[in-house]
Parts: sequence; structure tokens; C-alpha cells
Amino acid sequence: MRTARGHVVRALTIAGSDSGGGAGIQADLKTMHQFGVYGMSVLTALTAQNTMGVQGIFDVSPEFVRQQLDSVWSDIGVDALKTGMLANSKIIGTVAAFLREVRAANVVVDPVMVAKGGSPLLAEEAVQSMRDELLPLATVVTPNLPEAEVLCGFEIRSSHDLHRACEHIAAMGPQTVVLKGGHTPPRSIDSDLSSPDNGLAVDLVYSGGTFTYFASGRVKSDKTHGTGCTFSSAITSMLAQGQSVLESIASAKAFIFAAVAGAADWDIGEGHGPTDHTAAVPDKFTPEAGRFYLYRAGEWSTRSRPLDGSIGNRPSDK
Ligand SMILES: Nc1ncnc2c1ncn2[C@@H]1O[C@H](COP(=O)(O)OP(=O)(O)O)[C@@H](O)[C@H]1O
Ligand SMILES: Cc1ncc(COP(=O)(O)O)c(N)n1
Repeated sequence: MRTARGHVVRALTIAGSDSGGGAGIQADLKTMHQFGVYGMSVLTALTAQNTMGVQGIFDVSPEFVRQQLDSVWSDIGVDALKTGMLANSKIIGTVAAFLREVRAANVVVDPVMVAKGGSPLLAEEAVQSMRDELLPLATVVTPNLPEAEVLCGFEIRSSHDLHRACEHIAAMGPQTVVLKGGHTPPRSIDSDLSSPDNGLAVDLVYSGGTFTYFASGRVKSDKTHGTGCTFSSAITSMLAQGQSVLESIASAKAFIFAAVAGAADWDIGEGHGPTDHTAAVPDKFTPEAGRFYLYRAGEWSTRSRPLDGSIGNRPSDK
């Protein structure tokens, strides 16, 4: 795929390796390839990992992270990039300093903290660096529910809290916050739409003071290893192609739904298996800020804007 200026579209992931191939740079490169962009990777850590969990972690030195960034930038160039597992505050500092130096545009930050099986992928001491150094550089940040709680320092128990968390994270500097609702909330949430039993996976997007909602069916599957990596790489691939932030998020949402659905009956590993990165890339869709969108049967439909910032109506009852 080429940009309007005629060059091949280039996307970069700055993330950890998942030996099992379902998350990390493997998920990122597979997704970028599927979206037709040229994928590159700067490795921050190696994990010995499979669908059962993380068996070992080996952090790359900050100096070698920097060397990889220099190599990619000095020769090839980058149209959009994402960060995933960054392991520790020294690596975050190195990456953030570099992104400032090169004035990187189209930066997607997936603030990876813990693997689905519970293993920590980011040192606790690094959360403050994530807030102070990386988030101000982000075009889009994509926390899941537990990550949003850690970033905000308060628990998210209600739909009011979800909105408050978006505003709180936006105040840290990113242009757009996507609070992903795929994660089963650690405790019951009092809103229809973010509860795990309502059959929907709703992502809340906060940009320029406006909330936009992207929902899809919630696939009944435990093959969700790498959903966050895949989702943020899809956003990055679309941004690299020059699509708007909301168009990019809509495409990523439709793609991750297809990827989870496509792998529901896969037999890769004994634990939380990966998603299907060969899922079809959806048609481009241009959303309007402030609305509620539902992706169903390969089509987007919209509802009127939820009143008073509350997520009140149930779009599953069409
Ligand atoms: N079972 C599911 N069915 C459909 N979409 C899902 C499912 N699980 C996660 N998603 C979607 O996958 C994306 C990643 O979300 P999430 O799983 O919360 O991230 P993470 O991997 O960081 O925990 C979000 O768009 C979310 O709504
Ligand atoms: C190397 C690496 N990076 C990220 C994740 C998070 O995966 P998920 O997308 O499921 O949150 C992971 N398990 N391993």
C-alpha cells in the first residue's frame, strides 16, 4: 500500500516479543501485514510465553533499544508507530526521549502492564514514567480497564467512573483516549454496556472533549490472547495510511471482532489462544464524533448520542 505521496506505508512497533506468536511484536507485525502496510519492530524485551502464561522475561538494554530506533529512523522512516510492552522506566525514558527528538507523529501507546494470565510486563516503578513521559506524546492511548485504574489511581465501578477515567487520562496529555471494554471488569460495573453479561464489547473513545462509543458483540471465547496488541496495531496501520483517528479506531474495532470470532474454535495451545490475524480487513468507515456505533453482521449502525454523558440506552435491542 502506498501513501498519497507515493511511498510504501511504513508502521513500527516498539514492543516485547511473545514466543507463542499471539501477542507482542508477533501480533503487531501480523496485523500490520494484514492491513497492507510495511511493518518494522524495535524489541524492548523477550518473553518465553505461550497460551498458558509467561515463563520468563529478558529485558533488552535501553542502549540497544536506542540503537534499534536509530537504525529504523536513519534509513527507513516511519509513518505511524505503536508502543506495547516497555518493561521498565529506563526503556520508557529512552523511547520517549527519542520520540521527542524525531518529533514522531501518529503515536499509539498501548500501556501494557499485565499479561492476561497475570504476569507483570511493566515494573511498578515505571507507571509514573508512562504517565509523565510517554502519554504526553501519544496521539492515541488504549488502556484496558485495569490499566486505566492504575493510570488514574482510582477504581472504576460505574459508567460515571469510566467517563471520569477518560477525562483524567486525557489530562495527562494524549490527544485521544480509547478505554477498551473487552476486559472483563474486575468487579461488577453498574452500567448496562460495560457489564460482561450484556453481550457487547464497548470501547469508549474520548477526544477533543467528546465521547464516541464503539460497540460490537462480545464473542464467547477465551481465545483473546493479544487482543490489545492486535487492536492497537490495527489503529496504527490505519493512521499510517493517513486515515483519521476515529476511522482508524472503527477499523480496528471491526477487525478485532472478526479476529476474535475467527479464532473461537482454534486449537492453538491449551490455554488462552491467540486471535485470527488473517481475519478480513473491514471496509473503511467514517464515524461522527459524539455518537454510539454498533458493529453487527459486518455493518456499522448508529444510535443517537447518549444523554448527559451516561451510557443509558441498550443498543443491542435494535
Ligand atoms: N470476547 C470479545 N469479543 C469481542 N471483542 C472483544 C472481546 N474481548 C476483547 N474485545 C475487544 O478487543 C479489544 C482489546 O480489548 P481488551 O481485551 O480489553 O484489551 P487488552 O488485551 O489490552 O486487555 C477491544 O476493542 C475490545 O472491545
Ligand atoms: C510481549 C507481550 N506484549 C503484550 C502482551 C499483552 O497481551 P494482550 O494484548 O493480551 O493484553 C503480552 N501478553 N506479551
